[in-house]
Amino acid sequence: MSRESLEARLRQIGAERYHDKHPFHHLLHSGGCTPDQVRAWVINRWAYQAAIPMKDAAFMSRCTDPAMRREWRSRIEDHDGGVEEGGGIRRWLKLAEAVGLDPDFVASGRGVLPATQFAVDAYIRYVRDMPLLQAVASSLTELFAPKIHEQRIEGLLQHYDFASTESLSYFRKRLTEAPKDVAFGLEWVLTHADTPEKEDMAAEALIFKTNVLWAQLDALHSAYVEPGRIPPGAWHPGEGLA
Ligand SMILES: O=C(O)c1cc(C(=O)O)c2c(n1)C(=O)C(=O)c1cc(C(=O)O)[nH]c1-2
Repeated sequence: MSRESLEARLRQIGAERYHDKHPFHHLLHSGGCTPDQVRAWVINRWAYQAAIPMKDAAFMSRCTDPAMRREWRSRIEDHDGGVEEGGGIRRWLKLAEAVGLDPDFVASGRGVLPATQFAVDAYIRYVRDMPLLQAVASSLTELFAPKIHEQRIEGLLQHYDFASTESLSYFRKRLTEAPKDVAFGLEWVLTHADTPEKEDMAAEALIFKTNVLWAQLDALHSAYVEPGRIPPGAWHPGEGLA
């Protein structure tokens, strides 16, 4: 398979399986979420945010090539930032505040849905344990993220009072961060997936990752939209407010 056809195969996986197809995504972006459903999303998505730099650190711990580590380390810096200015994690907590949550409550990780925690933990383990090709390929959902971030900025600004340039700064910043990361990751995968078996491995990794994202929105939808069955220990409306 040529590089072009492998890239097309990976993009097709996104077209069919990325979480922009999930009903919760449409509900959120079209203004259909109640304030508590938005809060539930912010609390649960925190678990993903918190896991990303940990999985990138797990990835880097496996890289023997300093050039690869040099490329990868900006991902951790993007999320953790410096002491003064912070990074994506701090910007996420701005969003938490804007929707009326106590940022310390959100940062504590309390109330996260069990399925969400399982999914993000699985992502960290996958990147730590699987062949490097699959660890890199699993990050390629970011090929599809800028589109969803643009839709989110536009949809939230249009429909919700809490949305502002400041509260949505997380997503705006990702519009420039993600393409830089994914350009490197895609090039690396297209170069290193040089046998049919490795092409299949890359595709499987991307499917695994779309499942990590999909499972999180399924859990959210089931707990807070339909049928509204909140698992034991998960966040209940009214908790963790500022
Ligand atoms: O809002 C989203 O839908 C979304 C999706 C993804 C993704 O595709 O995994 C990421 C992000 N956001 C994101 O903000 C982010 O920093 C990020 C890092 C990664 C990764 O796998 O390394 N994915 C994503």
